Amino acid sequence: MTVQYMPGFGNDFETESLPGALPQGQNSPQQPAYGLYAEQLSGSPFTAPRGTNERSWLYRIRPSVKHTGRFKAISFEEWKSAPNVNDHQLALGQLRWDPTPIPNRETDFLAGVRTMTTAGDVQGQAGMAAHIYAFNISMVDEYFFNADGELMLVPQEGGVRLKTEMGIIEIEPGEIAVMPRGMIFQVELMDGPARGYMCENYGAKFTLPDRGPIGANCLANPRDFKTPVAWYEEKEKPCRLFVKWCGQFHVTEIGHSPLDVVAWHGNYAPYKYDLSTFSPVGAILFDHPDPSIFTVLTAPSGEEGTANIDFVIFPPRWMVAEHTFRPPWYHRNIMSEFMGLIKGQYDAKEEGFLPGGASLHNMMLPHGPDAFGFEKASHGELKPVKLEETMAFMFETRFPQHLTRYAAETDTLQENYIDCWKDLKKRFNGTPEGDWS
Ligand SMILES: O=C(O)Cc1cc(O)ccc1O
Ligand SMILES: [Fe+2]
Repeated sequence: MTVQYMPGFGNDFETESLPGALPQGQNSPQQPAYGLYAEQLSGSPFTAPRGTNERSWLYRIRPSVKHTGRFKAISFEEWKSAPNVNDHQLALGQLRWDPTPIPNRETDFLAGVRTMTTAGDVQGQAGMAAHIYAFNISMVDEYFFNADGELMLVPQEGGVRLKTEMGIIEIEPGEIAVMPRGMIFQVELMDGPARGYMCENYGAKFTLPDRGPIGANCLANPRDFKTPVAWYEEKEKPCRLFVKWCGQFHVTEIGHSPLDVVAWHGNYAPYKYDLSTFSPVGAILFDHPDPSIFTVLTAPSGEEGTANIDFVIFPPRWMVAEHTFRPPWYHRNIMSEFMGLIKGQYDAKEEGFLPGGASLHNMMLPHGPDAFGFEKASHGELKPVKLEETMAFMFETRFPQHLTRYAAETDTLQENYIDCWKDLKKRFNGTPEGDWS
């Protein structure tokens, strides 16, 4: 199966998988071609300003009302939604986890989602959840949509194929995909078990950050975002559609596949992005800038510069700053920082932060380089150095992130994470030179 994409971020796309299936000149003909039903999918209120107005027109074998029957409540134990506070006994702290193991039992994507943190409130459409997924079988006759927010998948191990209403997306580690709120999809494995991270955004959609004085280029460029061409399956057999709605899961039995969109047009659609196409801009003389320079996508809140979520990456790059402590500084942050590692090493934590692992530095909790990293960077020769073969990321939110019971009690939680700062010694000795020995 070769998948095809259309380039551009938030474009008004049009695509058809049968010739003439897409009406021209109008949205809702009396009798659409091929006997298709016309249906609008709204991703914003009808009256949202043009810049944020999102909707697509879908031409499908059956209207979506035929893809739902009576719903039955079900549960996916480890997939939690905000508010989910006081769910555990663990005291406040800087936290880090080893990689989540791939399950031994047969587990599909939906069963393989483990929520690590939740923030904000799903009912108020603000905040997010940070999840880790790990699964070993494909969804076959099972489909899913999330009414609670868009889902950003960040694979760490194993590729995944996302069969959606609007086309097929394949992503490998190093790429990400975003499934809009309400999009019906199914997750297949491509090459063995899969593990990755997932950000569930309850708030306004991810968009490209403004570049300010950087100008019209660099960071994430719009043309590197890819939206799939129309694709459909005509499958007449018992299928199940799972729905997440206000934190609860429901299932409905249907007699066919809901992935039956033959043609569509509009600007509300899933997309993928290859993180290696991000063009980082950084310090070319001295000092370590704020990590916001590496924002790939931002989900705004109502308050300017105060994101519901920033998706930030730490990609391969040259370090050239002179007379500078080059890794991240020690800091405390009003935003809360959930981090993951896709591959390699992270410059603030050379040991203990592993690909597939995670860390959480919550609102106002101090953190920064471990003692080893500090020692190395405060004494290293400051010649140009390339950080290679690395890709870390951060889901940073204005809201405090509440730990789930799973995250607090799982075996992968590192008991001794804070010991990474234990050997930071006092260097103040009353002389201007300090004790840099
Ligand atoms: O804490 C972290 O490792 C993430 C981070 C990186 C950086 O370069 C500056 C600030 C920051 O929070
Ligand atoms: Fe930080």
